[in-house]
Amino acid sequence: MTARPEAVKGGPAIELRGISKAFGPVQANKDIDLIVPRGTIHGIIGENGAGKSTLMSILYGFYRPDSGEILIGGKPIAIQDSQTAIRAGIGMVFQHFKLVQNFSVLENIILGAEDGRLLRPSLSRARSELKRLASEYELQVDPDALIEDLSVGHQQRVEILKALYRQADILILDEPTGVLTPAEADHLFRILRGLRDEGKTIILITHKLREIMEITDNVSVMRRGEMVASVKTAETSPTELAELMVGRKVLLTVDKPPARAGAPVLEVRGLRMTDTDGIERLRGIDLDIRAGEIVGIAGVAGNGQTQLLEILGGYPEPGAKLDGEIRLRGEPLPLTGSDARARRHAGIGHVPEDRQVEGLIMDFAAWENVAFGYHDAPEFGQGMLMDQSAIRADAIRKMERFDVRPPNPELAAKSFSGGNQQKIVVAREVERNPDLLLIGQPTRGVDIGAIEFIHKRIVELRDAGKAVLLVSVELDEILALSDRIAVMFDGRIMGERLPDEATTADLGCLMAGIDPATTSPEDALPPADAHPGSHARGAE
Ligand SMILES: Nc1ncnc2c1ncn2[C@@H]1O[C@H](COP(=O)(O)OP(=O)(O)OP(=O)(O)O)[C@@H](O)[C@H]1O
Repeated sequence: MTARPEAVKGGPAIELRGISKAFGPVQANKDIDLIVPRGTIHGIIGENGAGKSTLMSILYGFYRPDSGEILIGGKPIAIQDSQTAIRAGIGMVFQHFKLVQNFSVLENIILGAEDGRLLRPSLSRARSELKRLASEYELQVDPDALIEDLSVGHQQRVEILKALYRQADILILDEPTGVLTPAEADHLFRILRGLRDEGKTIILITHKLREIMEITDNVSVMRRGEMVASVKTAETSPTELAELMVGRKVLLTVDKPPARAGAPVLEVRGLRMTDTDGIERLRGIDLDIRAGEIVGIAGVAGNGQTQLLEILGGYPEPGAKLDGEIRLRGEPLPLTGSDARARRHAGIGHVPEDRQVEGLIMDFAAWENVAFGYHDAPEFGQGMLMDQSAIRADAIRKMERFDVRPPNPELAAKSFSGGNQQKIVVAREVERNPDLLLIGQPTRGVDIGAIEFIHKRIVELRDAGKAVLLVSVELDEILALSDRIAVMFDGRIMGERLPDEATTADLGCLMAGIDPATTSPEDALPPADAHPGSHARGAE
């Protein structure tokens, strides 16, 4: 049953009628109806694999629906490809940006815009148009900067500018805040509100119910390929939305007993790292993690957390200069060279921050990815005697436990939705009960039901006496899970706090490189337009 929201402002900008789409046996979208009134922000939520990205990809011309009809501004339209969608005034900002890394901002903006709407513009006209848009929408970015030199937040600005340059009236954003700092997310929301107020229509896919409640006018809920409800945001609540999505009650907080920390599992002393560009990414890290505790590293992305996780996981950037000491259960670990496999066998599990680059081999089957790095574990036999069916059975069990959907171990990793890919990596590392779990952005792109499960498993590991190092840009996640919080800024640990005594403001200051303990209250307050992201050393 689909309740349709009344138009909050104006008639429908988008109307989808009976859209269906299958990928082989998987029915990704089933008979979907959706109305998005003009001049509104419309949230789309649903569990991983519910069909949100597929539906938006149909609207943007990436996929053709098997059946159904699309109306834009009340007129039926056959969206054959993205060029048709762009001509119909639709812009899309993907989770993984579609920018050419070694091109400038300006080149990226005009790339592909030379169709009928905007005849090949002169570079100087394009430059002044870009300047106008950037200042009108508070999306300042250097037109001559190369994309590869921009932080993730600024790359996203370029994507939005690109859509505006192409005169988009409808903007679709797929999990736009997953890679942003809290300040960048606030800025983005200000921009989106501004766009809405001037009559543009925005569709926002997100797993964060806080964002839905804060910024949307209406919200539609998808479950297992179907549209199960569309409601006005003001008339619903996070609890109701969570239930609609998952079909059961979901715990929105983490329930955990006090930690009983034991002997140190990981000891890091004076760890320094200089990358191949000569930039010092880690400037002397001292850190202990004991058995039975979760230490959370808070910080704006790009302040050394990635390098710390990579070094501890055994694959530092090739050619980087390392110095310092790392001990696992009192034994020194070699600093140089890549020995990720040896570390896994020594009891270090590692969920890297970027699942697509470091966590998975996208063309390999799910079961191979679940075994990845552990296929030579003693229980699976050795060499010619390697027991493939045991590896497969083990993978299937882990996929079932983490509710990976669809539960088909033969599918390539790339065929799973983003959140399900993440579940595959987390299942692989957590289910081996490592003595030390290194876990980066564990719930990025993951739905609330799966977040609840992943958080529970992390706490169970801790309660079984394991040590956990959690890196997350989500302060809520750090506060909910950590027994101790260390804040990283510019390659250093700025300070440590216990979660009970930490306030968001206090942590925010440390994340911006200000220590409230040594700064007077006025000095400690970041200026109103402070942008912790600007301290970050770029996209990682
Ligand atoms: N190109 C593809 N080939 C095969 N199956 C696909 C493909 N794209 C999506 N699917 C399947 O379609 C279903 C819906 O996926 P979709 O990416 O739309 O979900 P989603 O709601 O966006 O999930 P998430 O929140 O995890 O991003 C999933 O079961 C997915 O495995």
